[in-house]
Amino acid sequence: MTDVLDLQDVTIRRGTTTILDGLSWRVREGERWVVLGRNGAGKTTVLQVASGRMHPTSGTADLLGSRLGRVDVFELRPRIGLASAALADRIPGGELVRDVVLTAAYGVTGRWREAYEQVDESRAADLMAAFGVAGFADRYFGTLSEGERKRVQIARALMSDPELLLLDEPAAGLDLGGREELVAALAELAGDRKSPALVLVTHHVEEIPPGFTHLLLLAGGKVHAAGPVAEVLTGENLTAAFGTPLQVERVGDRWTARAAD
Ligand SMILES: Nc1ncnc2c1ncn2[C@@H]1O[C@H](COP(=O)(O)OP(=O)(O)OP(=O)(O)O)[C@@H](O)[C@H]1O
Repeated sequence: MTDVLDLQDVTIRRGTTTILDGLSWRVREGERWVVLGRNGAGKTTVLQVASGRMHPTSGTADLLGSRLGRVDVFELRPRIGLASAALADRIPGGELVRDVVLTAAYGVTGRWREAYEQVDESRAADLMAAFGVAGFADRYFGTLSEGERKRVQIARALMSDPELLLLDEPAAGLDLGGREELVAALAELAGDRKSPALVLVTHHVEEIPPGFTHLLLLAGGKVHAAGPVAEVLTGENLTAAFGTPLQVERVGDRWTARAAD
């Protein structure tokens, strides 16, 4: 298996603050990673590096076999899908849902004069169907509920057929039904061998979809633990990484965590 992502000793500093501190992490083809850590642990920053949007202050970041700093990031970015609240804010509310998904093939938002190929139209339709938003194709993005918008964003992030898909807290703000629908859609994506390598940032172990294989646990900009989910997701590791006594339990193919007794 080849490396999709290889971060070696990555440090990111802003002024006197060290945001990532000598972080090393490898993601291989076919792997499905969850990234967990308390507020400020560095999760979003890791995704910024992994998507080619932030360069390490020191250390190396190889994305899809190309070293950040030596490659044209504008060629790299379409090969890496990213869905995050910050990107969602840039999607105009007055854009039709079908165009929100379709325009990702061209790396833009806002349909203007692009000539869309039939193949793109049908890929967008397939992705909207897979994420249960086909019925909203002719609605304005701004009229969708939070959960519907999240699913449209994931369809958009997959539109360019990326080799790596990064999802930053896709379940944030969803109600229980919306969360469960999203977890099911992500489990299906994880189980499909044609899917890209996946990285999912979340705050809640309950949101880990079945089929996710690995866990990166961050604390203070460092890797606290990384490896297969069942090995890393322990009460001991969570307690140390979150700085509060926690216990974790596996329930079927899902997880749950709470304060330790
Ligand atoms: N430009 C900056 N200058 C100084 N500190 C920064 C800067 N950008 C981010 N940070 C700090 O770096 C730390 C990591 O931020 P990051 O957003 O990666 O954390 P996170 O794990 O995603 O947090 P959360 O769970 O709250 O979303 C935070 O403490 C944040 O305040």
